[in-house]
Amino acid sequence: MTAAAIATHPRIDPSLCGAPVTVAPGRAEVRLVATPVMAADDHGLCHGGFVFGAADYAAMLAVNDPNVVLGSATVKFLKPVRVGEAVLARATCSSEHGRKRMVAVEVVREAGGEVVFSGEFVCFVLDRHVLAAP
Ligand SMILES: CC(C)(COP(=O)(O)OP(=O)(O)OC[C@H]1O[C@@H](n2cnc3c(N)ncnc32)[C@H](O)[C@@H]1OP(=O)(O)O)[C@@H](O)C(=O)NCCC(=O)NCCSC(=O)Cc1ccccc1
Repeated sequence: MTAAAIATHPRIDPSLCGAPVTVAPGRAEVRLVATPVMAADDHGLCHGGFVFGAADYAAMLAVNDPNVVLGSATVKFLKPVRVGEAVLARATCSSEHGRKRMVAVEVVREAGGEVVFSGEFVCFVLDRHVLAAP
């Protein structure tokens, strides 16, 4: 289903962070199903960290480098996500300065397309893995 080989996050758990739908140069889409383990309360509100995780994963896939890391993010949680819903995180690289990659991410409900989250992710492409010995 994806158009480009995935070069990052080989051990990520798609049941927690979402599964890639599309990976193409400079953009990616990840689909997350909000499952009961993600519930924050008895109302079935999905914890925002999981929505953020899917958005982060989409941003990383848009950069798609084995040495990419997230530096910072500015995000808005615009609407609640309920357990049982599926959402799509769509990431697009907007600009590049040295090691920095700015990535815009929108998360929408799969049913209806309502925007539930938006964010700007600042990613860094390092010369070697962040955990590699200096
Ligand atoms: C690399 C960096 C983010 C920054 O490097 P440094 O040497 O400290 O930075 P440097 O001094 O070169 O400044 C350059 C420019 O950048 C600015 N600036 C500085 N910091 C930040 C910032 N945080 N955010 C935004 N901007 C920042 C600074 O002001 C300067 O701006 P200027 O150009 O003057 O306008 C470092 O802090 C780090 O490694 N953090 C941990 C990352 C991590 O663990 N992430 C989570 C886990 S990774 C994961 O999940 C993915 C994965 C999966 C699988 C496998 C692998 C990965």
